[in-house]
Amino acid sequence: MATNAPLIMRIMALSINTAKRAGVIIRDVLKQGDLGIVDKGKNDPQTEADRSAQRCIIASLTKKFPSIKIIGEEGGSDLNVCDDWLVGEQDEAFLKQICPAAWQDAKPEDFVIWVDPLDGTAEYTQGYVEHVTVLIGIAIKNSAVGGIIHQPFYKQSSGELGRTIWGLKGLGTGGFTPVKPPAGEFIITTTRSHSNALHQKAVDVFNASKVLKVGGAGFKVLQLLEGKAHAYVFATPGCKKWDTCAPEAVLEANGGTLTNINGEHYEYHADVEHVNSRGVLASVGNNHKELVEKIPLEVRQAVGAM
Ligand SMILES: Nc1ncnc2c1ncn2[C@@H]1O[C@H](COP(=O)(O)O)[C@@H](OP(=O)(O)O)[C@H]1O
Ligand SMILES: [Mg+2]
Ligand SMILES: [Mg+2]
Ligand SMILES: [Mg+2]
Repeated sequence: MATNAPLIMRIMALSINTAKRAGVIIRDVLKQGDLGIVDKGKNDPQTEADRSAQRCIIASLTKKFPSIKIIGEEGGSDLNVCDDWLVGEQDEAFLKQICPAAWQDAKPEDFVIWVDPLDGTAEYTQGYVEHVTVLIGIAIKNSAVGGIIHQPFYKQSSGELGRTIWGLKGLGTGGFTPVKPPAGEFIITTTRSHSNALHQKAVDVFNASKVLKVGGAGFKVLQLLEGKAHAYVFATPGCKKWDTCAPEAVLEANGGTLTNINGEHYEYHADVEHVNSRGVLASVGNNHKELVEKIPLEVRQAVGAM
């Protein structure tokens, strides 16, 4: 069964276990205490956990799927990793499911895998570890189709640390229970470390009943999926394709929508520009278009020109 399953199913099943292994690395680096912080730019830290988790993920996926294009946030990594970091086992429970017909015949050259080994690095270094996620996004022919969002520091009721959420368009989601956000309120989730005046102007027009400021694209989309917020607003460039590929696929597999602030989907082919230059707008209801229209034209034009 496992080796005969369609390629998308095998990539998803290996990505689930690889994201979990990366989560262990992220917890271990924090436990050991020396984060090895390097500044990649303004408000853009990288730690030993980002570097090591990326090596683990890309080495494992490359070994099993050598002809598939993989793009990671932390650039070209040394893939000569210890056996302990090489994940070869696929998640068997995931493989038992039926592959949606649309993806059954996808070939290696149709795929790009977008890896954010640690989303929410600023929050990781500041102790907001529950905001941290590992993101593995799978694009087929330009579109975000499948995604894994692993939360290394999520405390399960059993006491176990970490949980892994997946979504595949046409199949659905797993690893959590979707909840609808409360009716009669409008709660926005947005950045806590990359705001600016223009972005704030876009948030303000919604006149939200609450604005949650949290780290990471993965964590913000989880808040939408778990009914903590109605919309994710980020009206400025800054986040990248590896931030949105997995969250977009998981959210849309559950009926939500993730686009730029003009309501257009991003493309995820291998040559696309990495920056999401027109921001992010994500929602769970069926009023995405209305939300897009609320964003003032002057903000839209200024973000487009940045
Ligand atoms: N102005 C900016 N410069 C660099 N990275 C940015 C950015 N704005 C957003 N990002 C990246 O987008 C992700 C989500 O940001 P935020 O938490 O502010 O919503 C983070 O990913 P990483 O933590 O993986 O780098 C963050 O670094
Ligand atoms: Mg980063
Ligand atoms: Mg990120
Ligand atoms: Mg990252």
